[in-house]
Amino acid sequence: MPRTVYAFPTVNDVSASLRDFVLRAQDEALAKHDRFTIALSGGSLPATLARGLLEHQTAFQWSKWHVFYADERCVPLNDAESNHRLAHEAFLAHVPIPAEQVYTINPDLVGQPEAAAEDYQHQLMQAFAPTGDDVRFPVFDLILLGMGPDGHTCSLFPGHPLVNERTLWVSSLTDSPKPPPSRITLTFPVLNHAHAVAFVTTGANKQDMLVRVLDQTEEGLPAGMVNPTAGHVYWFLDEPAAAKLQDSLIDRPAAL
Ligand SMILES: O=C1O[C@H](COP(=O)(O)O)[C@@H](O)[C@H](O)[C@H]1O
Repeated sequence: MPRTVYAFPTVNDVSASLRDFVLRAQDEALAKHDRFTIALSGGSLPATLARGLLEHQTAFQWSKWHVFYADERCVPLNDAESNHRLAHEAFLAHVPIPAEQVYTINPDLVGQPEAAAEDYQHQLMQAFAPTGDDVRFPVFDLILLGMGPDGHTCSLFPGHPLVNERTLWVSSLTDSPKPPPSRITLTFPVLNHAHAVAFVTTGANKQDMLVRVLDQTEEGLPAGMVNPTAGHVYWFLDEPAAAKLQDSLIDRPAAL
């Protein structure tokens, strides 16, 4: 699996490079199939992404974007814990992506996580296999992920049975170690069928886990289990996050 690790002095530099990277991913996708499918995480990602995107909004073909969530908390869409609310406030509200191309958790099902996951999988199927094509797993143009200090990504937590899901596109859990407990999440087969996955990881509290994940000797760390079979994994780090990594692990951003 090809992997590229970039480390930038500050979060602002991460935002600027991420913007160029997303623009390139958008252009490559539009050259292939006239739409850009992207999945977003919550946590710190939307703010880091928005800072770059909103500065150069006109470069993007927003009408072609189809935005999904890599994971979502089972809460109302306007709840402070909602990943959609974070992304909406950070940048979706400020760009002209057609509302029907932003795929949210069904707000009527937030009290029933399993049904919410099933419904979200159905939304994905309609977007990726609209004519009932035999699509085993969707192929996202780009999935943007975060990583928690415990090595979780999406809502896939170390030691949780969901890390072993091999069939479903979207799963639910009601025992997330990080609140809120009820969530839905894309599964590893979906992450690992993506054309490109980029982790955006900033802050000194991620240093130790980054060493463990990027070293690739330890099994069972969800962030380290993202290995797209025909895709590429990128890491966008700031210096505080990258501080304990060996220099040899870090690639030159000029390659972007
Ligand atoms: O709970 C979650 O946490 C992860 C990591 O968040 P971060 O704030 O440490 O970047 C996030 O990627 C995920 O979407 C979210 O639900």
